[in-house]
Amino acid sequence: MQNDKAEIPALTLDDLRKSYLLPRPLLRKKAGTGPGVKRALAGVSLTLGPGLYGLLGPNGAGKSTLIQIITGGLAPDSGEVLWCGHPARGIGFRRILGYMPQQQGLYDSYTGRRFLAYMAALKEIPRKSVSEEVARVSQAVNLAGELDKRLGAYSGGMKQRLLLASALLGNPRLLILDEPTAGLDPRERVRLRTLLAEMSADRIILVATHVVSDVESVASKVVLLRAGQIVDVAPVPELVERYAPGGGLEDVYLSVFGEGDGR
Ligand SMILES: Nc1ncnc2c1ncn2[C@@H]1O[C@H](COP(=O)(O)OP(=O)(O)OP(=O)(O)O)[C@@H](O)[C@H]1O
Repeated sequence: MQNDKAEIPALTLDDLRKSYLLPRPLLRKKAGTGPGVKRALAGVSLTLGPGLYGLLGPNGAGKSTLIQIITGGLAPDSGEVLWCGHPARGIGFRRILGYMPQQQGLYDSYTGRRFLAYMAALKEIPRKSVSEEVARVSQAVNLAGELDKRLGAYSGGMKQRLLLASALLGNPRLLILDEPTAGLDPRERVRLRTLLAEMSADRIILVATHVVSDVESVASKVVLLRAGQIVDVAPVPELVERYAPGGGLEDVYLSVFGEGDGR
């Protein structure tokens, strides 16, 4: 796989399936169907080009499972993830990928600067570029003045911004963010939305969220996921026209998912 910045980003999900075995062996029957098996993804196929995509779905819809499979933390039972037509694996893909997980334990004794330098080393960013890169990403998330504080003294919102800065290291072509605005105040949310919209011109950004307003005004398209299957993928105005004429994305969400969860 090449890390060729001139190559047009393309992420393909080809019929991804994943079931979890529940810890009750006697109840297990046929894979994916028995009462001891939880089917989390039931054949997800999708191709994305440059742009910002919202991944919306209620609790249990399969968003985290899908993200973990794309980012390589979990293997699918079947199906494949492709980057520009090649299997999305190995160091080549790690350089292309920036991932901000939902939760992450941070070392309280580290400073923000040390944490970012450590993450830069894990991403194999050349040592001579690290301090410039740390300055660039911390500036982008408005954390440049806080880098020498210890993480134990960071607020929840600052930790969230630090994780985002870490995902931006190396200027990745594919950025995957799981609930990125959790803990951010309204001003920081708007700032993050603007930043993501600016960055989406030449890369793929996938934002999994419950917060409809995070993606409503900035997403090129929204992916609606329910019970491990894609219900629809379309720009917000099209979804509104189909599911909630005269309304907004929140009305689409309620119309498609109702009040229940996604299981
Ligand atoms: N390790 C696991 N073992 C068993 N079942 C699991 C496991 N992880 C997820 N599941 C189940 O798989 C389904 C999809 O879960 P997943 O976490 O991917 O959904 P989600 O859309 O991310 O939900 P949320 O919005 O609550 O984070 C759910 O029914 C969940 O209970």
